[in-house]
Amino acid sequence: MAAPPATASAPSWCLSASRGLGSVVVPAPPSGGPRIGGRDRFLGVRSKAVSGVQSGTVLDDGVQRPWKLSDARLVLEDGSVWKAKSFGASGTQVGEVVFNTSLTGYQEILTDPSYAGQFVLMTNPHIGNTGVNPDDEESNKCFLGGLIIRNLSICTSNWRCTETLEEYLMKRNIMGIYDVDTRAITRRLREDGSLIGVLSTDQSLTDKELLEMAKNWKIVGVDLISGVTCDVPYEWSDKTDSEWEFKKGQSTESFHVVAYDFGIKHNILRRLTSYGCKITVVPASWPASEVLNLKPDGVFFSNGPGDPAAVPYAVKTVQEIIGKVPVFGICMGHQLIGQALGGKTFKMKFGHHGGNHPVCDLRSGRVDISAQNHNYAVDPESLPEGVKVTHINLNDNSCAGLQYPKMKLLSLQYHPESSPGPHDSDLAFGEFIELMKSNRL
Ligand SMILES: NC(=O)CC[C@H](N)C(=O)O
Repeated sequence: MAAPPATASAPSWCLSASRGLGSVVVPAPPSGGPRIGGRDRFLGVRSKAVSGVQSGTVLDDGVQRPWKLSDARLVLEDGSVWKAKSFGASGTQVGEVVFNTSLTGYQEILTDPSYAGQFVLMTNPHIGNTGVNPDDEESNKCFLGGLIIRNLSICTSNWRCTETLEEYLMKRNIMGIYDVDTRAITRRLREDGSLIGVLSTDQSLTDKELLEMAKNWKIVGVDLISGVTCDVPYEWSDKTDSEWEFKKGQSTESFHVVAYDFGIKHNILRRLTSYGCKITVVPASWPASEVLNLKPDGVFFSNGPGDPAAVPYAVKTVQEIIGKVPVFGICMGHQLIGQALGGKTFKMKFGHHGGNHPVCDLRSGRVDISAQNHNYAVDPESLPEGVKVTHINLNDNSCAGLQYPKMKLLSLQYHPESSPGPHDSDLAFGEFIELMKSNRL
């Protein structure tokens, strides 16, 4: 990552001026459902800020309005219809709506493959103000279904910014909606549990048709890992850039780790490398026997999207590996380890998504603020004797980490690599290193 230029070249200030408010004829907005979000006094401010850049909306009656009218709908499976404005791609897309409480880090969230099949609703109302840049990608693609936000920033101001959020989503064919009451939707998800929704800019589809699509779509029991994993093995050797490194001291020993890619984030690979690992990343279906033939110091099971009970092949792989070499699992990796040990996973009411989840390490009493993103959890009651619950999420006491010394195994339900999120839990990578070290003795 480059340092900020000494003479600040003009930041990409107001790059987003041309976003989606162009001179298109907008069909009459659909009727029905809660009328949420279209607070024109805010739009007035927006149109003022971009005045002179675009010519506004020409209505059928010939009246020019320099702001955009509702042109998108979010229809939830509970029958509620939310009018919104579109940015990014247009079309119709089905997904599970989850809310994320991170204040920012939207680019890392957009490129976290664990969000495949989901719409991410950001509870922070102001999104897009830092644009996007080439360094903050957590994978090579956006796998999520779409982005739901309250306000799309009218300006983009950051020295690293190369593109606006809207341009970025447009290029990646990802739908976004704004000017929707994200608080009301979040409360609904918290009260009634996670919901399937349909995002659409297609005015020819009725609310009823969209509702049918939402009701007929399933995410539980679906293997989403196979759609996000890499095709062939590859080596990874990039550390966290020295400018951003917060762990002091060089690792003196080197460890060969094979990392299963169930939807791995780049920052996991960077953190492991910073701790002295050389990594071979393998696809989700890579045979355990071939991994063990490489005689790695340790095996890592990554995060990944969807239902951990829908990927028995991955559970079998984990079963064939645990007990033979030290292992570490994160999120989906943790859930697969739980199942491989004979435990059960279950779907939570609305899951944990955000960079502000307190977890307690029950071994030390230490509390970390962690980055989390999961809808499923391991039922600790279902685990065999000897498996220790090391961490709990302090919001609901759910299982957030496991240890099984007999099998040299560690796992966390959350994301110690954060990105985005606080660095409190980075020490977990050090614990994996110690586990591999002790296995060498
Ligand atoms: N981040 C992840 O690995 C997500 C795990 C799993 N897909 C869940 O939603 O629980």
